[in-house]
Amino acid sequence: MIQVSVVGAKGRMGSHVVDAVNGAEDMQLALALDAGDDLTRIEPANTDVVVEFTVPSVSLGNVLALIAQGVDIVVGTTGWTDEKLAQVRKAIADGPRPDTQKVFIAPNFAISAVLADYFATKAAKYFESAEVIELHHPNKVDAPSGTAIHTAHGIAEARKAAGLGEVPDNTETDGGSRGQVVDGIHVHAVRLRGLNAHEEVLFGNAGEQLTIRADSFDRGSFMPGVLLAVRKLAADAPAGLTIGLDNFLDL
Ligand SMILES: NC(=O)c1ccc[n+]([C@@H]2O[C@H](COP(=O)([O-])OP(=O)(O)OC[C@H]3O[C@@H](n4cnc5c(N)ncnc54)[C@H](O)[C@@H]3O)[C@@H](O)[C@H]2O)c1
Ligand SMILES: O=C(O)C1=N[C@H](C(=O)O)CCC1
Repeated sequence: MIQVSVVGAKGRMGSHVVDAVNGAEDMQLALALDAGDDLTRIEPANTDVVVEFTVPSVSLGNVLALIAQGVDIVVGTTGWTDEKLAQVRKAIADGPRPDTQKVFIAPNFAISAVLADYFATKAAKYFESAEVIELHHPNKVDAPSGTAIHTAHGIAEARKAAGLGEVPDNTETDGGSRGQVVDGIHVHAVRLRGLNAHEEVLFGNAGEQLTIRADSFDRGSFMPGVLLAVRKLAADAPAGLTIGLDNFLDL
């Protein structure tokens, strides 16, 4: 049995993770903690893998505290920058299990979103123009979504590797309508009651367009990916920091 603790257990995602762990035959829920709870209660004696879904402003602190506790960690919270990721790598190196501890961070656990992201990186070098539109429920605290930032970075990397220049854009007046520019890619965020989590990647050439779209209609769509990550960490995932569920799929 894999002993799993959940941090952010009362949240929209955390409560789904608690239910998913309780429904998994090979897992047992150890601790379900939320804001104000003492994370040092989580330790290797009671927990193999912790799942962390909180808010971007606290997630780094939680992850550093959990690394110090010596447990393996699956993180779904967004808001990760290169600087924050460097702090995680350093904490693992300086922590209690530098050669064996595993930390896994994924901006999106839905298979549709992971594949959309992957297909976008494959398509990127063939198109002159690329833009990302993400659409989410209005309770989301961050914009643009972690997934859209990840997608934009992937497109930008693929464009650079193929020797493509900047996307064409002759805009002279912009009050913000052109979105946030992430690595040279314009990213637009829609917040609308009724939505859950959605992303469209638009690619354009003269006379043609490719649209790649992923829709998560329900938070249950993230759970197979979360459970896959827990199982991989409890088994053969590499030590250190791994980013993205694509690492655990046969792509
Ligand atoms: N990776 C994915 O597939 C995926 C999917 C959906 C959402 N998310 C991300 O997950 C995060 C959580 O989303 P949500 O909709 O569940 O948010 P939410 O606001 O519903 O839940 C956050 C929970 O964290 C708790 N919390 C706050 N501070 C805490 C602390 N210091 N210690 C422990 N718990 C604390 C809150 O009390 C709350 O219960 C967001 O960053 C969101 O973007 C990721
Ligand atoms: O509902 C959210 O919040 C989501 N956050 C992630 C993101 O920012 O990419 C994944 C999709 C849902």
